[in-house]
Amino acid sequence: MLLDVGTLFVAMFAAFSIFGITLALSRGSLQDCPEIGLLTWGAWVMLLAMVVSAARVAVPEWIAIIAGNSLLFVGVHINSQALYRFITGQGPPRWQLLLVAAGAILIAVVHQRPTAERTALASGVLVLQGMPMLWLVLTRGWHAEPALRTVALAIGIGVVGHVARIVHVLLAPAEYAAFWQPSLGNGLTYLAGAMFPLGAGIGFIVANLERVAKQLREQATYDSLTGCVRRGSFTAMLDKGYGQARRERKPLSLLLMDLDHFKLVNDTHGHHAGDQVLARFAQAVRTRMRAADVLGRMGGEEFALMLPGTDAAGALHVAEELRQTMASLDIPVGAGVPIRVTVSGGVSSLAPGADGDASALYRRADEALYASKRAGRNRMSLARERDAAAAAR
Ligand SMILES: Nc1nc2c(ncn2[C@@H]2O[C@H](COP(=O)(O)OP(=O)(O)OP(=O)(O)O)[C@@H](O)[C@H]2O)c(=O)[nH]1
Repeated sequence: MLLDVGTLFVAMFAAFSIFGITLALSRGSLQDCPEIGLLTWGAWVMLLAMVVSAARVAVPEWIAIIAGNSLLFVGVHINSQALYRFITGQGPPRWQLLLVAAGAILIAVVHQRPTAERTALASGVLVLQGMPMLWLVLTRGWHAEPALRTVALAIGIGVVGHVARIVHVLLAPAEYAAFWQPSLGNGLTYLAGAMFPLGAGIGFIVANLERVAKQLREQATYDSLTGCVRRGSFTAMLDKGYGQARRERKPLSLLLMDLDHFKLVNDTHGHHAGDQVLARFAQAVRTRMRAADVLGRMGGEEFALMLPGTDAAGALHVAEELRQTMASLDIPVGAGVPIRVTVSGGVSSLAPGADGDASALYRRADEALYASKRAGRNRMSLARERDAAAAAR
């Protein structure tokens, strides 16, 4: 069976046109994805390459040959730019641009040679362009965004198609005597070309959307200043942790912490210094945390630390260590003398087999925190006598 080159060329043109129009329509709303902008340009240049190549019926053939192939190399290079920027944050190595220039010059040099030779040369350049892209996705993109795998698949099909075309050109040059001639190699490469927007194009767009969705999830979950879990997510995690601890009859503790006289830090050293203190505090707490512990920022300068598997005595011990760490921590703020900020806290615990719910646990920790504040700050208190008794035991 021979695939009809003319029909596949029209299919490829139609696929790139619809793809390019879709990308152009969504340009305005996808401004957070600059690589999709590059992909759009890549699609338009590829389309132009097809138009120029097909224009050989109307314009001198040498123009169609040189301009069509050169534009094709440039289009692939723009797609490569998009892929490299998305995966590595930087453009492709400089030699890839030299490859585009060398390919265009070579095509110009051989434009009067038989079509078979030009076909092999063009496919060779495209293989050299496609291989690094394929390698990049396989080595660095595969586990990043799963949709990049269809990008690898589409590029892989393209590379295999062009390699097959080169081999076939060498074996049967008579089948490549004219641009539109049906042949195994031409059929395979135009089929791969028609599938390119489907596999590589859509795969790349979905990978961009996957990344944006992940960033939005992270923004919704984590506080950007301190890296702590936001209040809403923390409350949900506490509910979950509490339910699990009750079911498994394991202890769980909650430590609420509030920086002392924090307003004074802002008023004396400025809001930026206050921000630095908050970030430094969160960092200090994190160095003391276990893997299962969760640190949340409940608002302003109030933080909550959930300690699964830790009883009241253990939690009070952690709290006291954190208090001491803060009391002796010099925090550089601007060019001035480093400052020290103390912290007060309240601990409440779920003893194995005890009743109640997560909001009661929170309320008791909050009461203990305000007991610490009332007692003069820079101290940690256990909630209610019942917890204190448990800790003593
Ligand atoms: N720099 C900075 N300040 C914040 C942020 N969120 C809240 N604040 C400030 O934190 C201060 C909290 O002040 P207060 O609630 O009076 O508490 P405090 O001064 O620490 O006093 P005590 O808690 O009683 O020791 C306010 O001035 C808020 O504007 C933030 O993200 N960055």
